[in-house]
Amino acid sequence: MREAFRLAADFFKIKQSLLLLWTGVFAFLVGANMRVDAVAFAFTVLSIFLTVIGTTGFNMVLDADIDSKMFRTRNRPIPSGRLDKKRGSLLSLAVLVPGLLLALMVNAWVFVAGVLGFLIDILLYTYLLKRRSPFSTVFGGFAGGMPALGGWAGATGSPGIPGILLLLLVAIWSNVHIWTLATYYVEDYKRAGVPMLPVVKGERAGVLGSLVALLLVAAVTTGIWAVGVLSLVGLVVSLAVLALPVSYLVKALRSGEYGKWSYKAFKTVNMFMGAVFLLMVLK
Ligand code: HEM
Ligand SMILES: CC(C)=CCC/C(C)=C/CC/C(C)=C/COP(=O)(O)OP(=O)(O)O
Repeated sequence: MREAFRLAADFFKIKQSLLLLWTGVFAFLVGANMRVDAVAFAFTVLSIFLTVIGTTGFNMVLDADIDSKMFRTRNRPIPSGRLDKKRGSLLSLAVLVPGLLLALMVNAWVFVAGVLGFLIDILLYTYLLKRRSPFSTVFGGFAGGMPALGGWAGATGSPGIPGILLLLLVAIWSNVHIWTLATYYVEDYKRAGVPMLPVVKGERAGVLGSLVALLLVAAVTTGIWAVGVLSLVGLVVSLAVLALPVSYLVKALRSGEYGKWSYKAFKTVNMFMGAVFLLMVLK
């Protein structure tokens, strides 16, 4: 039984999926302005969880060949032989379809967010761009923003300006998230032939790209404060948290130790994502 759970946690990338869910949960709570319709909340949260893990499962099936070439990913369920592609696809379908049906029961926008999340992640990012473009994550990031849009729409009935800003926040943040990680794992990505930014343009470009994206994240965070979704205290704390990865990336540029400081930035950038949504709810 434990092995089955371990297998599912690995196959569904549980740490990533839980932070994606976190953005959806808190986007709903902020949109509901704490007047939460329990059924809509439950259905929206369950829908986001199921569509996110279902989408992740299909990404795992499609990426099995490159996952077997990277040290970071070669022990994953399919490349390690713990799960075959057919069962992986069926398992992913078995959670994705109920997730989308649940979304439809909340409202059409939650359903649209789920479908767009799946299509952008699987078709645009995984199938079309990841193996071809150093800017794949600029587009793939919008898949990552769909849980936040879906959560907001689950509570309010439509995307709205704040919902779009939350989508943008996560979409832009995704580039820092992956470019810092890909700078750290640049040799691994080279081995698998995945043209991430630092592979194609060098580690320094990976750090510079991450810095530019971080500054855009700060700008969108300020926009979220301007539309009244984040308090001034929340904005100040969010920007203070962002200052940490910025300082790490500046250290990377000064020292030339791109991998070491990029990994530190990666870890703190993940913390920022969790913190900023929590701060919105605390408003
Ligand atoms: C284009 C979009 C994205 C790409 C390409 C991407 C890629 C990755 C990769 C390669 C890892 C390392 C996985 C491993 O080696 O186990 C990772 C981990 C993770 N991702 Fe993403 N991700 C994206 C979007 C997101 C989004 C939107 C979120 C949450 C809102 C997120 C949350 C996480 C978390 C929490 C982890 C685990 C971090 C850790 O191990 O400390 N990711 N992601
Ligand atoms: C609402 C909904 C369905 C949203 C979908 C959200 C979602 C699953 C976003 C993940 C973002 C993404 C493209 C990850 C792929 O990473 P990767 O394959 O490059 O990472 P890896 O190298 O670790 O496999």
